[in-house]
Amino acid sequence: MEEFEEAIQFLNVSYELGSLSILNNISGTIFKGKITTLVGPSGAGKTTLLKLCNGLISPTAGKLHINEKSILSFEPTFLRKQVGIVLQNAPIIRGSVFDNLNLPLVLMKKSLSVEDALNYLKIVGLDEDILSRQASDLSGGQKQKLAIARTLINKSEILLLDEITSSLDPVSSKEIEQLILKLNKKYSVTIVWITHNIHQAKEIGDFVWFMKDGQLIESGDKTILNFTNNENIQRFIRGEL
Ligand SMILES: Nc1ncnc2c1ncn2[C@@H]1O[C@H](COP(=O)(O)OP(=O)(O)OP(=O)(O)O)[C@@H](O)[C@H]1O
Repeated sequence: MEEFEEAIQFLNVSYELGSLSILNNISGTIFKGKITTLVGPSGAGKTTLLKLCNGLISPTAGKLHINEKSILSFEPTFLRKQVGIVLQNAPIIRGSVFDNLNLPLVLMKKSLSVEDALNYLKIVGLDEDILSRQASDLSGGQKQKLAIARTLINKSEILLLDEITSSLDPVSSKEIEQLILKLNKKYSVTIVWITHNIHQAKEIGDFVWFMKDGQLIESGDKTILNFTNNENIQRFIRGEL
């Protein structure tokens, strides 16, 4: 296989909560500048895996490296900037679109210029004239774009996206897919995203990780979804898992 740089490396990573084993001995590499799609049945541990990558939770065993350095060596606020996360229903604060974009900077006692705010709206494909609108009035797709824009303000090298299209209509969903591709190609953002939509997993991105019962069952080029001999993946694709 072609050689790629490592963005995230899992070395025998497990995550247990009390007596519950949620992730079990995960080893694998997420490559820099690539899009990796996490797929697998509900409860497989996909969200837990993403949360480990920006320090929201920590492995109970094994080692996790970001840019070839132990995740433990990162200062937590720096890590969260470097590795941004957008969840399914991104939290939108009360106030305008500008207030929402400005949030990461307010937390650092700084402020975003209107010019920069408009630029971020443009990057994610939102109209300039929504800047002063109440964020709560936006559509689901617009809210997801806003949440992505807010993460970009931190200039995250790595973006973790958890089922961000699952509650969207097909048109908004397509727009978000295009945005994911654009952020990857134009700004070289490494993207790890979770989707339940098998067509998206086959179409978008470079690599696929298939997870089940807290284990990484198979990983590789996304074409494994078309040519796998793994019975679990075949069943998942047929909608039986
Ligand atoms: N804080 C928690 N307390 C108890 N159980 C948890 C907790 N977090 C996760 N789990 C359990 O761990 C397992 C994996 O959860 P996770 O959300 O990572 O799976 P997932 O693959 O993302 O699922 P889905 O596709 O349904 O979002 C599930 O069985 C879940 O119930």
